[in-house]
Amino acid sequence: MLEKIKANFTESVQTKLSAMEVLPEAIEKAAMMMTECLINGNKILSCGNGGSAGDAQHFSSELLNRYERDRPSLPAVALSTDSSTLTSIANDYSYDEVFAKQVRALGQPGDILLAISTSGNSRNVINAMQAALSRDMTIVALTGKDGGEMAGFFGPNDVEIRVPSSRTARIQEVHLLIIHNLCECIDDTLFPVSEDN
Ligand SMILES: O=C(CO)[C@@H](O)[C@H](O)[C@H](O)[C@H](O)COP(=O)(O)O
Ligand SMILES: [Zn+2]
Repeated sequence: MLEKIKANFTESVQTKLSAMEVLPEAIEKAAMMMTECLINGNKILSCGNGGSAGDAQHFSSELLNRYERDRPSLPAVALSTDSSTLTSIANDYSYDEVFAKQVRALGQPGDILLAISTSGNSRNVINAMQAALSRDMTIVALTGKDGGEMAGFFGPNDVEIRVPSSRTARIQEVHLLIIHNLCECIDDTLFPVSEDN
């Protein structure tokens, strides 16, 4: 068991090092998009399933409350949190619609959808992306593996950040690092620390 645990640490570190080679430009572009969205008075919706639902909520809480330093609240909504809405949409329509219906209700032109799926194949996330496009929103997607069905979906204004790994757990570990990078870049641009501090 100890060997397995150590191998998982090694694999996680190596996945992060591989990601560092290929992802910084896409992360920077996504951070700039998000910063501009927030400056314009727009908001960021986020969604995903399982661990990625947790990541969507992790991101929105760091915008709504704080990341590392005190600053004004920023507008973000995780679409995986309202159990009454989620269960009623799944019950009355389909689980595939749980995020898309919320995007159609809440999304405004200029808003961003943060779509998170390690496989790129979650139907409800893909449907949320379609709904976002119908609302003139842009998309930042965190994916992995071969990008799945989501890979064929992006327009020139969207950003896919695809982690170079085929293991869901390792991909999720890098997704969290990406989310923290996005938060830090947004904060540094919107609320730069004065040199006097
Ligand atoms: O957290 C994990 C595995 O680490 C699982 O809960 C995982 O998120 C779920 O199986 C998801 O349904 C996978 O969805 P996706 O990443 O392929 O979109
Ligand atoms: Zn965090």
